[in-house]
Amino acid sequence: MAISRRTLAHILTTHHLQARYDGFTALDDVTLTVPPGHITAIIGPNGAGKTTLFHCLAGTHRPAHGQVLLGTRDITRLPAHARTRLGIARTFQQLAVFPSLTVADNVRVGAEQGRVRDPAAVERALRLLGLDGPLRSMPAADLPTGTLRRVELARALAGSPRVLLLDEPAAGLDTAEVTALARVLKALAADGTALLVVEHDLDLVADLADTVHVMAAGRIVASGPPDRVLDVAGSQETPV
Ligand SMILES: Nc1ncnc2c1ncn2[C@@H]1O[C@H](COP(=O)(O)OP(=O)(O)OP(=O)(O)O)[C@@H](O)[C@H]1O
Repeated sequence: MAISRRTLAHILTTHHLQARYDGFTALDDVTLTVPPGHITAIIGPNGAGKTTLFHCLAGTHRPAHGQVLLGTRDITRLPAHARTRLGIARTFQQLAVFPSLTVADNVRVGAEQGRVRDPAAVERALRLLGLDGPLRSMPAADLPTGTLRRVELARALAGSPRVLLLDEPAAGLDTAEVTALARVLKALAADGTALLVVEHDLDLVADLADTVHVMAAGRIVASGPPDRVLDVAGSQETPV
């Protein structure tokens, strides 16, 4: 398959990343590629370093060693807001919506912080996540978790990101919401977005991911397509 120059410019990679909290090494020698048009999943037990990896990719934790590249550009030392402008958007394990703002205003914040300021992107994101009806005018404070996860995702999408980092997007969702989420994420990948998903729901990972990386104690210990890697993870009884 020929890879276009545009595609190359949007590949997010890490090279030999190491991250520490005081003296403790939370990430060690993590090298990984997040290509456009693919869904890449990270699984692993609590404390494996998944969220720390996200922090290093999003610019909220500075690695002690190694590099983060977007295409050929070294973004290791760029702050989070500058990475957002380059098209790297994230959602959080702990929901981070503004409770007093309406759904639509939360999503508009994402458009203002994002790569391009496209007013149509707000409406597109609201529509894609099923938030364009009466929900759009409701304050976020009163909404259930499943709806708030959609608001967060819509807010990330409103900035037209090239790379989407999703930290446990299915946490707190019911079965129907997980099915709807999977459909949206596959559509985004089909449109060329690069997705990196940390997820504990292994059925969802098996359904979604093109590539799975298993982390343990700060390292990537297995990588490959889900049918191969999830079998290995299961046979080791990895508590994910
Ligand atoms: N701010 C911090 N200060 C000190 N240690 C931290 C800090 N954040 C994380 N750690 C430690 O770093 C290691 C990796 O944590 P991290 O949150 O990245 O793991 P995780 O795989 O995301 O876990 P979980 O699935 O529970 O979210 C853990 O041992 C954790 O205790």
